[in-house]
Amino acid sequence: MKTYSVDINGVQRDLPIVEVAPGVSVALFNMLGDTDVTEAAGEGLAQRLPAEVDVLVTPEVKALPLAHVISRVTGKPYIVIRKTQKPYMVDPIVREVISITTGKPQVLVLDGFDVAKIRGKKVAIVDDVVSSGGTLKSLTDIIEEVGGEVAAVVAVFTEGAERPEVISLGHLPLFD
Ligand SMILES: O=P(O)(O)OC[C@H]1O[C@H](OP(=O)(O)OP(=O)(O)O)[C@H](O)[C@@H]1O
Ligand SMILES: Nc1ncnc2[nH]cnc12
Repeated sequence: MKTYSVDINGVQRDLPIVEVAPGVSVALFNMLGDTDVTEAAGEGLAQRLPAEVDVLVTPEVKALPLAHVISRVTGKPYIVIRKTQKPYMVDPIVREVISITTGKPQVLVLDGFDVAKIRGKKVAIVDDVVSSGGTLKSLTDIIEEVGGEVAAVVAVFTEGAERPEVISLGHLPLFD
């Protein structure tokens, strides 16, 4: 399998290049279960997080351990936006999302219990990769709908298009 070499805040990995849609392949970055990469990425992004940020918001699932590390290092709380609506949620806010890796509609769900933790707050969106921007757009819509302000977007990698507004540790190309 072809791979693409990356350096994540001093940790090297060879990412497998996998096809996610006809004619579109990505260097797949999956931190789940990779403690060294998660710690290195979280430390690096925590150092770059603007001081004004009150709270972190992250989508499940691959970015979740990253948000945990940034929270531990900075002391700022984090909220997880789920991809399944659960019966135990109260007045959930639901938005459709399509990411490059999934290719079909999913949902992003904010539990109503967490609304008060975002309203009136300066929010940093935490993700592992920002690619098409679909996930970022839906997260931003939810945060703004409940009265939060997106003050920063942090991600380990941007992918495809340049995104100067995203605080990242690196950039991934897309592959034919
Ligand atoms: O900029 P975009 O094109 O929206 O892609 C970025 C999103 O895609 C991935 O999530 P994925 O859909 O693979 O979900 P998962 O983390 O639950 O596996 C990644 O974790 C980002 O959240
Ligand atoms: N290269 C990538 N690896 C993992 N998740 C992604 N989401 C979008 N691009 C991705």
